[in-house]
Amino acid sequence: MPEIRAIVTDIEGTTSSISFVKDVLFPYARKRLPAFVETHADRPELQHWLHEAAKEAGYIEASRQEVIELLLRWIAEDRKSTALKALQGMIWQEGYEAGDYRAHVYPEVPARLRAWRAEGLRLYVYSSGSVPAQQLFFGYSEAGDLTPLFAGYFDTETGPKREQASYEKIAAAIGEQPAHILFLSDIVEELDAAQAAGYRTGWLLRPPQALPAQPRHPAYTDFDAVTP
Ligand SMILES: CSCCC(=O)C(=O)COP(=O)(O)O
Ligand SMILES: [Mg+2]
Repeated sequence: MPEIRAIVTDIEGTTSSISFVKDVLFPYARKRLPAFVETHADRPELQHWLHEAAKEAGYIEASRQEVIELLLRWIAEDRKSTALKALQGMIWQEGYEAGDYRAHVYPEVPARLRAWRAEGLRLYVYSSGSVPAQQLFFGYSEAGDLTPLFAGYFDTETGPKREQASYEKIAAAIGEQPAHILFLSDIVEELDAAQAAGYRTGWLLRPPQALPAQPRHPAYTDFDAVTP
């Protein structure tokens, strides 16, 4: 078995609870999005992502209010839109900086990440959340600033998480053969795509989920059980 030299991890459901994202972050963005768009309408970055969202929806011409309503629908649907994720990240920044919340990480995760770093493994994040949102997430985690542990971050600007090509691009970007990379996720379709690209895979099934008798990927209840 080729040695593992790098680990790429998902966030929601893997390092951190689904509940924190769905019950804290998403409602925060939903509540503040209309006022945020109005208040920051002159920011070029905001204008860019509003335009990208409208384009993704196939709108030829749309008012600001129509795009706001579109984005609120997408939050409710948990749509993994790159534009929505970029805008959510901009809103979440205010919440992190105001101390309204800190990002959840499962209790064993920080020490296990540190142990893997001490063993010489390079650590990366691949999440549907935008790269700035990922950096905020680990920068303002319940366990403090975990960003020094990570060598890089990838989001859906690299490609969708259920497509093999995205994992091929990440392997090329980090300069490692896929066989030497372990991808950790809670979503089996993401693991299938990483495996098709030649990665080793680890399926996080956090309690109360049960480990299947014959899982499609090596399955673990937590990071301490993962043996790269
Ligand atoms: C980066 S924090 C917010 C996470 C998020 O918006 C999301 O959709 C989570 O997706 P993941 O790919 O980490 O399961
Ligand atoms: Mg996930």
